Amino acid sequence: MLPSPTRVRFTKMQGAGNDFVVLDATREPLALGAEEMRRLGDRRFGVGADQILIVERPTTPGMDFSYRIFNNTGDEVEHCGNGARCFARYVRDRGMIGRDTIRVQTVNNALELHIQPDGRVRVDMNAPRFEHADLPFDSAGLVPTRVGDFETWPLALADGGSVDIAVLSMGNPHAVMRVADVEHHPIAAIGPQVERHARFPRRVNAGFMQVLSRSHIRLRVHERDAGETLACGTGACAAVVAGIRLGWLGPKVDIDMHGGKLTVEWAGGAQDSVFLTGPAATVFEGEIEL
Ligand SMILES: N[C@@H](CCC[C@H](N)C(=O)O)C(=O)O
Repeated sequence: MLPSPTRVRFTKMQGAGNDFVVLDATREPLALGAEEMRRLGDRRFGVGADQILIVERPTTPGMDFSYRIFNNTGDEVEHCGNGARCFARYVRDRGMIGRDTIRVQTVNNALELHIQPDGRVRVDMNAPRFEHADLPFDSAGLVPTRVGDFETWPLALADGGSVDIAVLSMGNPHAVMRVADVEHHPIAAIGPQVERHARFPRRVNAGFMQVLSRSHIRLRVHERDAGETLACGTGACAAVVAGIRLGWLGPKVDIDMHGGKLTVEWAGGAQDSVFLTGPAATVFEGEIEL
């Protein structure tokens, strides 16, 4: 006998065009495998999303919820800034919590999210991490260039080219590059080479930033697994943190991405949290047989 298909209720959401399938596992557990995640994320055979978010009951005291994040390949990941904002709107708009400030645990973080009167969500993304082991990034034998109070690393690419990257973790790994004109930069060619570079054994999200002023950048991100997305929240945080440490940016920066605008604030200390503010909205709801 064939196993009976699983029917799953879902909500499709987006934050600055980075899109998500959100599933509620607070009432009963959801045991979905990687194949089912891929199906949900598939834009032709499923719902279509960059990431799948599963909302669960918390397991840590003081937390309101727990949530897990999967790329549309089915791989579980550590952090998702746009997803965190959608998560906040999801639980608040459904009356799953009666407050505008929400605490949620992820696989390696505890986040505080605040729904503002204008509907946007401000997320305390925690402090960035700079230890190469946190990404991980293997810099053995590379000679860094000191810029500001940070450094960039020369990364030789498979196609014979090379890029200068700043590396940091926002809970998930990021490599950030400064480019002169982000619209015309060959991101489809360079992004995958950086993502899959042997020096990043768990791969990396590759951000391409054009600095317009000390408080304004344009950013495109080739995300690990998902490819280039319309916006990446952790990528926006990583670009601003790198830009501040490299001396190019001030403490509050507006970020233009293809799917919308985000704002990132960071006071610059090693223990200081990064704050991400931006939109989050429901697109539609439905049920799918997996
Ligand atoms: N879109 C996200 C990041 C999702 C995870 C990323 N692709 C990874 O693999 O680390 C965001 O808004 O931060």
